[in-house]
Amino acid sequence: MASVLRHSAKFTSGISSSLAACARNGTACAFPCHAFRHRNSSTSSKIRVDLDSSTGVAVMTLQGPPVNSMCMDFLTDFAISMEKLELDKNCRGLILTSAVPKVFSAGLDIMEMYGKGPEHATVFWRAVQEMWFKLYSSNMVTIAAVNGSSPAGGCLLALSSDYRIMADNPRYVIGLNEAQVGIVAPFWLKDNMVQTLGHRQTEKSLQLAQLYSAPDALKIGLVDKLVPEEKVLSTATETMAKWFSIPDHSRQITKSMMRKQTIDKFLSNRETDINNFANFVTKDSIQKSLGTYLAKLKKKKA
Ligand SMILES: CCCCCCCCC/C=C/C(=O)SCCNC(=O)CCNC(=O)[C@H](O)C(C)(C)COP(=O)(O)OP(=O)(O)OC[C@H]1O[C@@H](n2cnc3c(N)ncnc32)[C@H](O)[C@@H]1OP(=O)(O)O
Repeated sequence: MASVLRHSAKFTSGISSSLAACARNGTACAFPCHAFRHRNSSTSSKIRVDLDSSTGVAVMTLQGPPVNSMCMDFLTDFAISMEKLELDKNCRGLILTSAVPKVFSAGLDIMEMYGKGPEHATVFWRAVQEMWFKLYSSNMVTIAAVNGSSPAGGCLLALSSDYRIMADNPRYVIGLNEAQVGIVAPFWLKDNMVQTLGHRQTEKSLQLAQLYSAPDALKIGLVDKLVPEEKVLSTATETMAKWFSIPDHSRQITKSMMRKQTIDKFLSNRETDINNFANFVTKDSIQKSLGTYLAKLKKKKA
């Protein structure tokens, strides 16, 4: 873990107190306050964070080509960035987006699950859990600006956010296709999806490992809005202003009330989930499935 921490984002936030009123606990801020714009940026190998402390909005840009897959470095950078933003009183909202063309995130880095022992699986799964937990339980308003395909763990990022805006491109897909990869979505991710889509739709989507085109994702409620690709980020910013019009304290308490049951269940079963994952993913049969899936991904190119 220590070696991973060395890659952590350097995030600085020297914000003048006069702007603090516009931020986390303030409701008086006329958004946006362009005249006093203060920006703080942090960049790590996989993630860039830009916080505009005059508006209270941070943009987290995933920048790990070729497909923003979630390797250990990505997960660690993500968790550290979330922690810093959560503690920053100038930050009220977070927009997640991608700098990689056509891909929001390809989900978990399959190489982190292939050919590795139980010890690695344990550390990796704890980091995956932590990423979901930090985003799902965030006090900030979280908006996913999905500007590319978003299978599996990529869909997890979107599902854990408060609102999802996707580029209106039928070639972009989103969904939980874990079963296709030969693995199984964990219970907390399934619960997260049930809350968004309902039980029946989730059951079909998970069993069939369905990836939905952007228009189909809108139809079933997997995303909230489709806009032309060049407007994804600006729409996310406009949407943020609407969410900011609600007092933070009442919105946060409401959010935590809505998510409490899922979070409590996760927290009481966290270690069991890690053990299950480590046992499951290191089985010969699962390794064989992952190997076949990886080979198919590579073959696509040949
Ligand atoms: C209790 C039990 C609990 C069990 C455990 C439960 C876990 C559940 C939670 C989540 C699980 C997951 O996320 S599992 C991950 C599932 N992810 C996926 O199935 C996505 C697979 N990828 C894709 O579909 C596509 O790559 C896509 C994202 C659309 C982009 O397509 P493109 O044509 O632009 O790019 P490609 O040519 O396909 O890919 C570029 C390169 O990236 C590689 N690549 C692509 N996706 C990758 C990935 N996820 N991990 C590693 N490498 C990947 C390809 O092999 C290529 O490598 P080179 O050929 O070497 O260049």
